[in-house]
Amino acid sequence: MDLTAPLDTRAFSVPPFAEACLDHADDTWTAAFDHPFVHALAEGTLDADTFMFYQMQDARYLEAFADAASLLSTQCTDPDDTLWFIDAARLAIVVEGELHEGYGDELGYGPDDIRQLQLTPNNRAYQNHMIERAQRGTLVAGTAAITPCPWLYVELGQRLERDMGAIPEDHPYAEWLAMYRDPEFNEYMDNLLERLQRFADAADDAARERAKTAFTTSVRYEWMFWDQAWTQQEWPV
Ligand SMILES: Cc1ncc(CO)c(N)n1
Repeated sequence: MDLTAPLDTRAFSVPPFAEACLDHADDTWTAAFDHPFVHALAEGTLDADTFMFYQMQDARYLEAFADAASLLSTQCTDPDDTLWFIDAARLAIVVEGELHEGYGDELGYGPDDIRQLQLTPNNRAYQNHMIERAQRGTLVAGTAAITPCPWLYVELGQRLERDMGAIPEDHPYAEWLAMYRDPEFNEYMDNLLERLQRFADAADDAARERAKTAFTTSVRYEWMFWDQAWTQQEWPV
């Protein structure tokens, strides 16, 4: 399984500024598909404790993603954009919450455990980065900071589909794999990347540069998110 190989064709369009963000992230983008956590998850060899660690941290991560999308909704001047970000915030909580609910029952954690969870250093840093960019950055920088989250996972879902084919019925993480190859995300990606382009067009060069940096930083944090689960990261002191 060579998950670093790009897809031949994508099921959503990638406008020039999104392409420029990818170029900026470069090797980091590639590395994020190739973490040992991803391979173990795909092969079904990932142990349940590690998966649970990931899922619980991720539930809290997605709440922060929703916060960042909500903050961005308040910066939009076009009501269609405002609505889209509000929906994105809603989707992060509702749709992915369902995934967590299913695995929570299976693995033995509930909403109280999520609430009381101590965030890992990497998770906390990623959340802070998204919120900070959404709050203090330009619209294009805030949008760029939240883009790797859906993009990397949708693209990973499609690369896994290419390399694995149909999901075996007895695969321990079948639901997770099914979620991110769902074609409904393609429309979401079209909508997100079109907005990223429009906000980039309305910004100046310096703001566009900062947005690319915000994008790459989030890609780094995506790699680090796999890693915090893989190593069950703790605070050193
Ligand atoms: C850390 C992380 N990135 C991206 C996604 C995709 O929604 C997710 N659930 N978690």
